[in-house]
Amino acid sequence: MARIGVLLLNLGGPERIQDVGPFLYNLFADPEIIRLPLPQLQKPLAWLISSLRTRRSQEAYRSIGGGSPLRRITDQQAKVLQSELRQRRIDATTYVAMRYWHPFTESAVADIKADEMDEVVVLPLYPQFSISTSGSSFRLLERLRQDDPAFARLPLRAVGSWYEQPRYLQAMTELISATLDQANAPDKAHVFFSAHGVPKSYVEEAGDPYQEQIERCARLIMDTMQRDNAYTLAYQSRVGPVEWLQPYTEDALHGLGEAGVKELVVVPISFVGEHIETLEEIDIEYRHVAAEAGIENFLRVPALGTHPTFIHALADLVETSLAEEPVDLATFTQLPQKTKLYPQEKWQWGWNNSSEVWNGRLAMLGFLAILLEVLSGHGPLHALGLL
Ligand SMILES: C=CC1=C(C)c2cc3[nH]c(cc4nc(cc5[nH]c(cc1n2)c(C)c5CCC(=O)O)C(CCC(=O)O)=C4C)c(C)c3C=C
Ligand SMILES: [Fe+2]
Ligand SMILES: [Fe+2]
Repeated sequence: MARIGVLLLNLGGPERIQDVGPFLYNLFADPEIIRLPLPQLQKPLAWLISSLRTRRSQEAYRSIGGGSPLRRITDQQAKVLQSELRQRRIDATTYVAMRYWHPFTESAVADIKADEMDEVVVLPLYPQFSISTSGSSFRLLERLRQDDPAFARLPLRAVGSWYEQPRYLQAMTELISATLDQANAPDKAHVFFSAHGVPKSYVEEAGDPYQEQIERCARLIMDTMQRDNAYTLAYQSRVGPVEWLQPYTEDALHGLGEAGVKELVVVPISFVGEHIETLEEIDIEYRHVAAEAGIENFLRVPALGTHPTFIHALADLVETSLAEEPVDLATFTQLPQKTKLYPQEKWQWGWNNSSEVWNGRLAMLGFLAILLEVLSGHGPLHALGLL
């Protein structure tokens, strides 16, 4: 019987307060998270943004006990999934591969090789595909296969997205229904899907299917649940000054408050485990916003964790994948034709993509020059007495 390594992809989270800075640096150094015109600027900018954000992020992690529970929860999911697969007579071993913190993807791949697995099934723990989540991990795996012939030789199967999987939808409806039943008026409570946001340009310029998948996912869950409650979908966790997918969660909460909604059942829809964005952002920040908006009862649906129906869904996904042919990871990471590539290859005269990119590059260089001058205390602006 073939020995199957099931590689579970997730984002990772800082386990201790002192991990927050290096974790944020790893995240912002990823070009799938911050898409820059000049790749050389990625690391300096990652350093700058992570340094500026660390204190604020640390406060948020302190408020949930000093670190992210994501590793512990993902390890539990891996363990329970492994025993479910073995009960189904599949000789599977599960491995956790985090993108920005321990256990890193590189070390999970090293373990798969050391354990002499015959085949690999890659299963992202994100139901919907985004270039910033599953896409980033697939790209990393693609690079690791390019650099390592032994890993490249292993037949590999991968699940791109699985938000339509019937048992996943069933698990979501079980949890939502149980929470709705705790409401004072279960038939009238408003179901509020809060999805993790991404910058709008990911969808409109880079062709990220994420928004479409999230919208379909929310609709499918409501259809599966067969209850008549009204629902809203909004996007949380915006970072930085650019426009992200709308409506923003805080605006939608205010809108519902104004419309007279009194009971809300909040559903985290992009995550399958509790983490900072459920425990801090939804449970603390958005609960407060909702109260200000006049919403009297704010109930939150727990993340799936090791819910048995959900673990069955994951096992079904592995089984279905094993029945298919091995894949080339590039199938998942190729971006559509309309993608604006960064950096643009060819210079064209006039006001066009190319000039936009060069304007961006020059602005970025100017910004870095000023930053260096502020930090060092020397430079042309000081000489002119302007700084
Ligand atoms: C700046 C851009 C970011 C994009 C784009 C983004 C997309 C995205 N993220 C998740 C899931 C998670 N994000 C987590 C942490 C996290 N994400 C960002 C930024 C972006 N995410 C930051 C700065 C952080 C750190 C926390 C903070 O400072 O706010 C995590 C880990 C949470 C934990 O418990 O540690 C997850 C999981 C999804 C699903 C997604 C796009 C679809
Ligand atoms: Fe995130
Ligand atoms: Fe966040």
